[in-house]
Amino acid sequence: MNRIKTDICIIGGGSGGLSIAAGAVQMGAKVVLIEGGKMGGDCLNYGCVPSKALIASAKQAHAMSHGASLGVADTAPVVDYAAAKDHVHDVIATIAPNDSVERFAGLGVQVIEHYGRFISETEVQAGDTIVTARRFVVATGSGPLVPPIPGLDAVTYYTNENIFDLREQPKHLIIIGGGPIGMEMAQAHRRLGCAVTVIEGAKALGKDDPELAAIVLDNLRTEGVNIVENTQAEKISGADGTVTVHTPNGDFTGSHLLMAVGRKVNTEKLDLDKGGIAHDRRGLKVGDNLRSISNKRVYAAGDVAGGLQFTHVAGYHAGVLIRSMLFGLPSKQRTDHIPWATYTDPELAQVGLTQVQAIEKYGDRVETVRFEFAHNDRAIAERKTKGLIKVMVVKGRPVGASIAGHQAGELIGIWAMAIANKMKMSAVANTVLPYPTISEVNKRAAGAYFTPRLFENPTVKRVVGLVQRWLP
Ligand SMILES: Cc1cc2nc3c(=O)[nH]c(=O)nc-3n(C[C@H](O)[C@H](O)[C@H](O)COP(=O)(O)OP(=O)(O)OC[C@H]3O[C@@H](n4cnc5c(N)ncnc54)[C@H](O)[C@@H]3O)c2cc1C
Ligand SMILES: NC(=O)c1ccc[n+]([C@@H]2O[C@H](COP(=O)([O-])OP(=O)(O)OC[C@H]3O[C@@H](n4cnc5c(N)ncnc54)[C@H](O)[C@@H]3O)[C@@H](O)[C@H]2O)c1
Repeated sequence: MNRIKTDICIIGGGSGGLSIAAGAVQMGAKVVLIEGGKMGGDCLNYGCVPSKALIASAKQAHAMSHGASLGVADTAPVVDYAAAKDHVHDVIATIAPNDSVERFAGLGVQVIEHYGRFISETEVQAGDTIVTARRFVVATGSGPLVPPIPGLDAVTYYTNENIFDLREQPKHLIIIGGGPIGMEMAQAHRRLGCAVTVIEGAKALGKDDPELAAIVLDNLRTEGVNIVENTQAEKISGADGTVTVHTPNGDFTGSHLLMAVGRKVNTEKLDLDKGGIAHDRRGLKVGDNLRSISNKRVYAAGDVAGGLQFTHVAGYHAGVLIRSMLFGLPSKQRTDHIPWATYTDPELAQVGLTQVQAIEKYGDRVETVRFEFAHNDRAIAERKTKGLIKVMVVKGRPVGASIAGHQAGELIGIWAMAIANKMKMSAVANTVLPYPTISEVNKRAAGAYFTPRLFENPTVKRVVGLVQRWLP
C-alpha cells in the first residue's frame, strides 16, 4: 500500500474538483486529485457539453426548414443522427485536454485514477494508495436518478450517461421528466426529426416562472413536441423495439425511452460514515462555508454540496473553498445571485427570486417590471420575438430577474452582476448599449422601472414647467 501526505485531497475530477485543484496547486498547495471515472465529470462527458453540442446540430436543422420568413426558401434538412453524435464527441474531445490528467499532472497535481473512499476521518483510500490530508474536498457530483418504476428494468432505457452514445435515430423518443434535461433533449430530438413525447408528473420546467416557462413550452408544442403534464409514469412495458409508458392518463408508446427525472448524488462509493461525515440524500451536510458539519477537515463542492446543481455553481464553490482552505479566511457561499439557463429555443433564464418568491419574501414592496421581446428591434429583424423579461425590484434594487427569449442565457448576466454587487436599477438604465441588440431588452426593463417615476409624475412635470419658464 502506498501512502501519501498532502495539503488538499480532492475526490472527484469534474467541474468543482478540477477548479479547486487548478487554483490550489497554482497558489502553492500540495494537491492530490482522485477521479474514478472520466476527467471532466458530468459536464464535459455526459452533461452540459454534449447537450449543447446536440442542440447546436438541432438548431442548424431547424434553421434550414424555417428560412422562408427571412426570404430563404425552406428546405427539408437531411439529418444524419449518427454524424450529429460524431459532432458531439468531437466537441467533447476538443475540450477534454483542458480537463485531462496530463494537464493537471503538468500543473503539479498528483492524480490518482481510482474511486476513493474514506477509511477513517483523516484518510481516503484509492486503489492501493492511502491519502492523508489536512483538508479533503468531496466533489463527486451526481448521476441520473432512476426511480423504481415497475417494468423499467425489463426494457432498454437511456439516461444522460448513454443517450449521447446512441447512434441509431429514435423514431419516437419518449422522455420521462420535463425538467431542463428533458426539455432540452426533447426539442433537440424533435428538430433532428424524431417524434417526441415528454411525460411530466407535475409542471414541465416547474422550477422556473410559470408565465415564462409557458412561452418556452408553447414554442416546443408548436414545433411538435408532445408535452403531457400532471401525468406520472407508473409502469413501463416493452416489446419488439417499442416501449410503453403506462400512466393514469393513458399509455404512451415510442421506440426509445430517456429517463430525465432528476439527480442522485454520488456518495455511495465514499464510505462517508467511516469518515464521520454527515450526509443525506441531497449530499453532504455542510454549512454556508461548505464545510462538513461533522468532520471539520472535509468540505463539499458542486452537486454533492446539497444545493443548486450547475457547473457554474461548482466553479463558484471552488472560489469559496480556496479562500478558506488556502488562506484560512472566513468564506461563505451565497445563493441569491446564482443564475441558471435552460438552452431550449427560446432560452429560459433566472437569477435571484422569481416573481412569486419575491412577493412571498417582500410582499407589496416588490415592483415587477416587464418588457416584451416583440418590442425589441433586433428581435423583430431576426424574427425572434417570442419572449419576455421580468425584473423584480425592491427599493430600487433588483432582487430577481426572469427571462424567456432569444439568448436569455446571455442576457441574464447583467442581472446576475447587478444582484451580486447589489447594484441599483439606475446602473442598468444608465448604461448605453449598442443599437440594435437583443441586450437592449435589459435596458428597457430597467427603463420601465423609471417610466412612471419620470413620465407619469406630476412633480416632475411641475418642475420641468418652472425650469422652462426661467431658462433663457
Ligand atoms: C444532461 C445535462 C446537462 C447539463 N447542462 C448543464 C448546463 O448547460 N449548464 C450547467 O451549468 N450545468 C449543466 N448540467 C449540470 C452540471 O453537469 C453539473 O452541475 C456539474 O457537472 C457538477 O459538477 P461537479 O463537480 O459537482 O460533479 P461532476 O462534474 O459530475 O464531477 C464529479 C466527478 O466525481 C467522480 N467521482 C464520483 N465518485 C467518486 C469517488 N468515490 N472517487 C473518485 N471520483 C469519484 C465522477 O466520476 C465525476 O467525474 C447538466 C447536467 C446534465 C446531466
Ligand atoms: N441548462 C442547464 O443548466 C441544465 C440542463 C440540464 C440539467 N441541468 C441540471 O441537472 C438537474 C437535473 O435535471 P433534470 O431535468 O433531470 O431534473 P429535474 O429535477 O429538474 O426535473 C425532473 C422532472 O421529472 C419529473 N418526474 C419525476 N418523476 C416522474 C415520473 N415518475 N413521471 C413523470 N415525471 C416525473 C419531475 O416532476 C420533474 O419536473 C437540473 O436541475 C439542473 O441542475 C442543468
